[in-house]
Amino acid sequence: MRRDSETAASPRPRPSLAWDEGCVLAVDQRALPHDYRLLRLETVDQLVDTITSLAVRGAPAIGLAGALGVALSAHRHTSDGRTDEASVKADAARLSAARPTAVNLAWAVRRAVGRLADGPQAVLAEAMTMLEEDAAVNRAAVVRAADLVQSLVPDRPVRILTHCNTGRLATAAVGTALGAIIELHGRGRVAEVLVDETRPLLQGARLTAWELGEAGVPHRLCVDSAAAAAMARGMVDCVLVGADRIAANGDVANKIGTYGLAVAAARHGLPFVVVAPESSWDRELADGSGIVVEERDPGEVTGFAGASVAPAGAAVFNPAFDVTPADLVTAIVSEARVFRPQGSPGTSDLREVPA
Ligand SMILES: CSC[C@H]1O[C@H](OP(=O)(O)O)[C@H](O)[C@@H]1O
Repeated sequence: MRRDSETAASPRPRPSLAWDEGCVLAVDQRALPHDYRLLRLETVDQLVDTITSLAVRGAPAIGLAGALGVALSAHRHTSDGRTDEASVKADAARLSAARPTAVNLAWAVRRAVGRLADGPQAVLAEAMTMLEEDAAVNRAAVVRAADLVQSLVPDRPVRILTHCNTGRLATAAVGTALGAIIELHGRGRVAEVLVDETRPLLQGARLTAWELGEAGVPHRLCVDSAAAAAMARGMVDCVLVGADRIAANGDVANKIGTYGLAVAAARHGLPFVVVAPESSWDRELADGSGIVVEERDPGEVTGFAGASVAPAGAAVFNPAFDVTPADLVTAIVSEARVFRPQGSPGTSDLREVPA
């Protein structure tokens, strides 16, 4: 695995993932914001590690990485025009199992494997189609979400609170909730973004603050536990977040801490809006009780960047996600629609956004 470094001081907007001469190129999100580093991934093992270590992260991005991983495997297991499909399917199973919560990973891997019979080039073509679709779909969702937020706060620029990272790094190129924030900024409709640092891996502090700085969007970083106080002080007009998996009734799995934001938003009568493509819905799940929540390494909580912050051997509870019940969600916005769960807050005065 080769790393090509650039300084974060001269980052150039680039897709978070690409295929290059039989390898997968990926921005190493662990190195940001201080080092803009491209990983050149040559094996499925490297790709699995990249997903499990969150070098590549974000529900849509890990799905695309999984699909490119299947293409990598199909090329590696093809010789003299014959593909060892059993070996590719074994690799696909490892890619799918790399992280359990985001629906995108298993779905994208399945879709890439579906083209295996037509050979490695067809698998790669399917993965590249998914990359293009992701950009187009999220672009439409971002515009629809910006329209909705503007209809919720029609008279002035909006003060938004967001959690984790849902920008172009987390997708093929456009982002979801953060894409909508950048779209609103382009319309002159953002007063300020409060960015939750998002413990324990600090996707907000490291990635969202970096993306908003690149885009010139006014923002302030806050510790996760300051979010409810900011709402209580009247500093927030709307909460905007992404999703990893959405059950058929609108229950939303997202980064740990999202549920607390929804409770606080409901307490303060603030819109709580989720932005996610239709592919983030899991319609086979009636509600969120069936969503598998990834538990991660205790070391992520007991230390950071090599510095220990807890007593040796301290027991840890480290779920990577939580599930927000639909009745706390004002709206879920995709490329196709604005979904308003039954009984959710603020829906009575939620003006329908033109299709
Ligand atoms: C558009 S990214 C969606 C989602 O994925 C993130 O999780 P992670 O950083 O663990 O991959 C976070 O929950 C985002 O909201």
